[in-house]
Amino acid sequence: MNLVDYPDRELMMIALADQIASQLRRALERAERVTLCVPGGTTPAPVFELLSELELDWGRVNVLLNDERWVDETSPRSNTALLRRHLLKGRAAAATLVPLYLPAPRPEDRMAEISEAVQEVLPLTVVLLGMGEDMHTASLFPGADRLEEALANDAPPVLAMRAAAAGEPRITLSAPVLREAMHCHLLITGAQKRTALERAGTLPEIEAPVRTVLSHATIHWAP
Ligand SMILES: O=C(O)[C@H](O)[C@@H](O)[C@H](O)[C@H](O)COP(=O)(O)O
Repeated sequence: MNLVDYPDRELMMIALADQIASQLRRALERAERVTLCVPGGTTPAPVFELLSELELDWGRVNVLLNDERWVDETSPRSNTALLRRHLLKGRAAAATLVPLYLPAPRPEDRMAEISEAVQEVLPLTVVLLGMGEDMHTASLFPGADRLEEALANDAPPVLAMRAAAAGEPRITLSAPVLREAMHCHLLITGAQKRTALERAGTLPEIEAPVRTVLSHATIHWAP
């Protein structure tokens, strides 16, 4: 595992935002557009805040989530709303959001449109991922209804996903899309997630889905 330990969270967030920005800048020297893919959840807001102020040709950057809860933006559970609050502002307001949620009762109702839009911005240039203590990443939850399909090499890029631990239905990028990113970062904090990460290294992907990116990712950890 390529694991970087930081003495504290603040330092980690600064180092990570700098790395992501320089990877995007380098990719923009060779490509007209690049894609940054980011998690929701409670951990990444400080990285988003820092990134939103960094110098970058944001007008050529597509931004999409790793996964979204099937709720509209007025919900406190909306990852899209989190992105709008913390990332898509300041300099980064010029970036283009590729939505993973469109109004409809179920993710399946809008899957064709969402998948088509996601396909257009692949491969991911930089993916930042989070991890739950149950070793899920994106919405690849242990025990989720379509986990096996989402982990397969021939998985569709985007899938609807339901799991007891997930709350509402989810929509998620699949494992091959995450693994094929040019640069992959996994951001984790605290002792419990560190223990879960170490455990994930010993388990099959179906029990510890985060394992699917462990050999590709730079893992950033702070207490
Ligand atoms: O929508 C989500 O919940 C995320 O994209 C998810 O995969 C997240 O990264 C982990 O659950 C960690 O979440 P925390 O940072 O809140 O622990």
